[in-house]
Amino acid sequence: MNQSKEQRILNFVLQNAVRGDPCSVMDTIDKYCSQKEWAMNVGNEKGLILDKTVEEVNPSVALELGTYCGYSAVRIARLLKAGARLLTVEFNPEFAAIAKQMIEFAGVQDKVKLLEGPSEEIIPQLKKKYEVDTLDFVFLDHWKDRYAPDTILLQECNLLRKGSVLLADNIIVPGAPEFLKYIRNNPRFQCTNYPSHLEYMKVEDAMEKAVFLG
Ligand SMILES: Cc1ncnc2c1ncn2[C@@H]1O[C@H](/C=C/CNC(=O)c2cc(-c3ccc(F)cc3)cc(O)c2O)[C@@H](O)[C@H]1O
Ligand SMILES: [Mg+2]
Repeated sequence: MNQSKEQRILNFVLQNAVRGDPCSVMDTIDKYCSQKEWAMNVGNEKGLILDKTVEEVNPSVALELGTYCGYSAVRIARLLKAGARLLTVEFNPEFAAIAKQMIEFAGVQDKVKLLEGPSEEIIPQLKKKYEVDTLDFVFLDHWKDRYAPDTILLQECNLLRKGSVLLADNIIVPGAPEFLKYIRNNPRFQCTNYPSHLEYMKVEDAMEKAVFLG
């Protein structure tokens, strides 16, 4: 059975990146996906916006929706202070298995907990099963039509506090129109748009930051 693209990305990292070095893992994935096979990692340009937001928030508890191969999980986890943790949600078992290996190879496994399952099932379990009080930072990068319902679900589950920061990828392409409409018209969120480009392409894209006002 021939390999998946995601398996080829992981193999390229295992053979070319430096074990225990998150930046080397990120650079190696970016190299493969810009030169050999495009893949939907947030990439280095939007990745820098993600970095700046994570550094600004300096979260103790962060949530990522849509792990995929683990690129942004490694990217976020490398910036977390001692004792801080990233919970990342992925419902495709093949991607979850690849991401787990990616995270371990990068050496950030002690900061990352990969939760396998659909976000709509995992989010309501965060408080009791995963001992979360509130979330300091949420990175949305899963199916685009899930951004709005999951943002509502996070509020219903009392997981946001005054100052919690959401950062959403792909505001232009593939786009998340329902989310944008919801979040920009909601007085409980302060929104900021960050124009950028689609990973590995000259196509315009953007990220949206939304601060929960409580
Ligand atoms: C409810 C639920 N629960 C748990 N895991 C969930 C979940 N919904 C999805 N997932 C998981 O998350 C990832 C999915 C990411 C979706 N991302 C994109 O579709 C995406 C697409 C592009 C793109 C741009 C231009 C093109 F021409 C083609 C594609 C760029 C991107 O950056 C994207 O993020 C994937 O690993 C999926 O299994
Ligand atoms: Mg994306």
